[in-house]
Amino acid sequence: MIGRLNHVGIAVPSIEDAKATYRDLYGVPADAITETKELPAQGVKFAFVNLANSQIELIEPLGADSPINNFLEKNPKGGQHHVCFEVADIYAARDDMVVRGAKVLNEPRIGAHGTPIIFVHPKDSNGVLIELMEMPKAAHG
Ligand SMILES: CC[C@@H](C(=O)O)C(=O)SCCNC(=O)CCNC(=O)[C@H](O)C(C)(C)COP(=O)(O)OP(=O)(O)OC[C@H]1O[C@@H](n2cnc3c(N)ncnc32)[C@H](O)[C@@H]1OP(=O)(O)O
Ligand SMILES: [Co+2]
Repeated sequence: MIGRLNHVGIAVPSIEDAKATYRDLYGVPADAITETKELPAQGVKFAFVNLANSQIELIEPLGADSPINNFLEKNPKGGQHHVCFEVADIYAARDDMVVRGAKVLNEPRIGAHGTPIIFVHPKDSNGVLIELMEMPKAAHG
């Protein structure tokens, strides 16, 4: 079973502009917004807006093969891109998804939190792209 909501991914044409929205429109303190980093293996730049109970993950394309290029072509001002749930074991979660007939889009690979992630196709989840993220073992006690 999936665990806690970890983050909501928002694809944007400019992370720096999106940071300003959360800071200036929604009053998020500047020190709750992380610096922007690049993750070439995932084809994105990212930054987090840290909230009391979760995170907003801002993602911007990095490179011509970015998996979010098509999404931004269809949604040029940006939009809600994915929802990420925590799991205890990414390989067990991947196998569960396959057994249950879902389309897993990638082999586990390291994501922005430094732990392995997979994505499940939106057609299997009511039109929502789902990210599953393994939590560090210590987080489970
Ligand atoms: C920061 C790193 C990391 C983390 O640690 O958190 C990340 O979050 S990285 C986030 C970006 N990475 C990914 O999204 C990887 C997985 N995604 C994919 O493999 C592809 O994006 C995709 C989901 C397979 C879509 O591929 P694409 O080439 O864009 O295909 P189409 O444009 O043809 O779309 C097919 C179909 O799916 C619908 N779609 C596409 N993206 C989404 C979405 N984000 N949410 C909901 N639906 C989506 C699209 O509209 C098409 O629908 P139909 O037209 O009805 O066929
Ligand atoms: Co994500």
